[in-house]
Amino acid sequence: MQLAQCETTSQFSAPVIREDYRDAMARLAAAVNIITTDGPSGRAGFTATAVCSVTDEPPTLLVCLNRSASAHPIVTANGQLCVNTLAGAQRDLSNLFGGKTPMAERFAAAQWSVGATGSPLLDGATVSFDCRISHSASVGTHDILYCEVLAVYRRDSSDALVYFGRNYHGLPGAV
Ligand SMILES: NC(=O)C1=CN([C@@H]2O[C@H](COP(=O)(O)OP(=O)(O)OC[C@H]3O[C@@H](n4cnc5c(N)ncnc54)[C@H](O)[C@@H]3O)[C@@H](O)[C@H]2O)C=CC1
Ligand SMILES: Cc1cc2nc3c(=O)[nH]c(=O)nc-3n(C[C@H](O)[C@H](O)[C@H](O)COP(=O)(O)O)c2cc1C
Repeated sequence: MQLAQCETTSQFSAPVIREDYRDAMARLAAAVNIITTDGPSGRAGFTATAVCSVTDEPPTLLVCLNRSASAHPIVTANGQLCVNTLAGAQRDLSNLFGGKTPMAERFAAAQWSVGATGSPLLDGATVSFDCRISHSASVGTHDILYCEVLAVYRRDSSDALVYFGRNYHGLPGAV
């Protein structure tokens, strides 16, 4: 029973194994983002749901990036990135940037412009946050990248893409 598992977990009588943690995390609805970078170390991009607002003064968000991802050395060496939040019609891009596809093929599938930092801005994203990485911390397999937001680009009329229960869902309507 799922309820019984919850009670056991709350009593700390058994460690939470990776599979149970992932199953639980799959119950959190999340925005889907394509994180891009460009600079002296090259261009790269990957899909991320682990993105969160930290503070509005200075405007700062965080991105959790697996150190084994091919984008990791490029993002961290460039020291800048853009968080492009996907619209409902962009779910194919999420799979492309979340798989093992070569970088050139990922970027060829969409239209881009250039943001303040030089990072690629995704055409049609609901919002793009152009950032410089102010500092980072390592936890387990991931680096937490704290990113100061230098510029924002909003498209208020677009709908949203939500990842929930290991599936994509469209969230309609302008805000
Ligand atoms: N934070 C991350 O690094 C995330 C990585 N992914 C990657 O995409 C694949 C497909 O994901 P799902 O279809 O959601 O199935 P899944 O069962 O592998 O993951 C379920 C949930 O667990 C969390 N998660 C998965 N892998 C994680 C990781 N290495 N570190 C921290 N949290 C993690 C995420 O919230 C994810 O939505 C995953 O296996 C993983 O490789 C997906 C979501 C978040
Ligand atoms: C829906 C979804 C969400 C993801 N979220 C994250 C994330 O928040 N952080 C992360 O490091 N990887 C995340 N990933 C996995 C990366 O996108 C993936 O590791 C990367 O694109 C693969 O990189 P590589 O094949 O170039 O090494 C996610 C994948 C998907 C499909």
